[in-house]
Amino acid sequence: MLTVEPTAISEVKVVTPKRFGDNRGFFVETYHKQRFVEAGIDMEFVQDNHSLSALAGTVRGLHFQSDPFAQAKLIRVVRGRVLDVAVDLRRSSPTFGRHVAVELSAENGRQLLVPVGFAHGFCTLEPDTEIVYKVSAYFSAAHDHGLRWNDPSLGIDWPVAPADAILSDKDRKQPMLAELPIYFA
Ligand SMILES: Cc1cn([C@H]2C[C@H](O)[C@@H](COP(=O)(O)OP(=O)(O)O[C@H]3O[C@@H](C)C(=O)[C@@H](O)[C@H]3O)O2)c(=O)[nH]c1=O
Repeated sequence: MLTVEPTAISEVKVVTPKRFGDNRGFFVETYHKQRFVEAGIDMEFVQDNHSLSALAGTVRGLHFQSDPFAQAKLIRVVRGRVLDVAVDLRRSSPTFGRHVAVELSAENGRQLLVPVGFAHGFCTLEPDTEIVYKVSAYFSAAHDHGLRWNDPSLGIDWPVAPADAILSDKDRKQPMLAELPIYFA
């Protein structure tokens, strides 16, 4: 009923629940706790978020929350397309500073599981793109942090040039990886 594929960073997974198509369209169980647990995805999600980005080339991120509000995220697209990115911030990880980038779309129905210890962000590839995601800890402004989306040391091949990206004021000024304190051992 769902497939789970590891990515280049094995803890980051692509989850694709089965769609049942018929003459009306499709039906899909986008989250089923028992099936996710059986597939090794065992976290409690406590908040659902939904964002709309009006223009293609909108970049949100890279964001993460620190303990005790660190969040795992399960992200999917319900309209449009994004390049979704997770950056490993776990200092003792062999993949610290490395990232995974996956295209998620309303059409492909893929979900990205981003564990605790990663920064997350995305770039919209179409106008009016909406993403919906579950998080495993409540939002806390005091624990909300960012990393500069186009820090050259991350080597992310974003599908938009820096001069054309649509960003929040906050995300324009996020720190570089080298400036971040250790949030995740
Ligand atoms: C994320 C979040 C924001 N807010 C508020 C704060 C602010 O006034 C407004 C917009 O917040 P932001 O600019 O941080 O929204 P946005 O840039 O969409 O933030 C999101 O980006 C992606 C990449 C993520 O991974 C998410 O976890 C989250 O950080 O919404 C909440 O009330 N609850 C929440 O959970």
